[in-house]
Amino acid sequence: MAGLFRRMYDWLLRTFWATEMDVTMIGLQNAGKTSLLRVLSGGEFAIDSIPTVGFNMKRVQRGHVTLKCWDLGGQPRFRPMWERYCRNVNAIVFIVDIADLDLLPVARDELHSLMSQPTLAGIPLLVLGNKSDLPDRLSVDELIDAMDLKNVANREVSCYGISAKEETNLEAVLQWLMKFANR
Ligand SMILES: Nc1nc2c(ncn2[C@@H]2O[C@H](COP(=O)(O)OP(=O)(O)OP(=O)(O)O)[C@@H](O)[C@H]2O)c(=O)[nH]1
Ligand SMILES: [Mg+2]
Repeated sequence: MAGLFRRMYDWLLRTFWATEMDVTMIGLQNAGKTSLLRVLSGGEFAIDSIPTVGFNMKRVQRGHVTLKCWDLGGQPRFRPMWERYCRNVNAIVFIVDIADLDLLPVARDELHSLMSQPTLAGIPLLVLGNKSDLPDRLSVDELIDAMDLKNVANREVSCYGISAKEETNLEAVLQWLMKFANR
């Protein structure tokens, strides 16, 4: 009976209080953006994920909120288009491979260069350290230092460790994003 009321309540929310929000997912190639979006939208994790050419968009439905997620290619040739896809979104998600220590300085510089764009001032930023299932990866505190997040100004910033592969901490990601649905 409780389940039936829950479904009716969700249906009423979706019908009369539907909210759509835009989220852009960026980060260097191989960080796991497409893998994360695939599992968030109910798909299976794939070990042989193909690099994204340009962008990919998927909707993730949570109760009355639809998250319209833009997943951008992370190879150098696609990075110049990140700024355009981040304008006017509700939140930016920057994904980092926390087991690839060599690429961290590049990820940090790309993030800071993007965050200094006047067009993106004030947009909330969620930095995700992905691949927490792998050995020899950074902790969240080490990632905050490596990405110099204390120097990202004028916006709300959070940082979580996740694993798209093991679906670790994904609920916290959605809860954080949904706080910005109506802003
Ligand atoms: N171990 C592990 N591997 C992961 C995880 N997430 C993604 N991968 C692997 O990392 C590789 C790259 O994943 P993608 O999702 O294609 O990366 P991407 O950030 O979309 O890459 P681009 O589209 O080129 O920017 C694939 O081989 C994935 O299987 C994870 O949480 N753990
Ligand atoms: Mg991709």
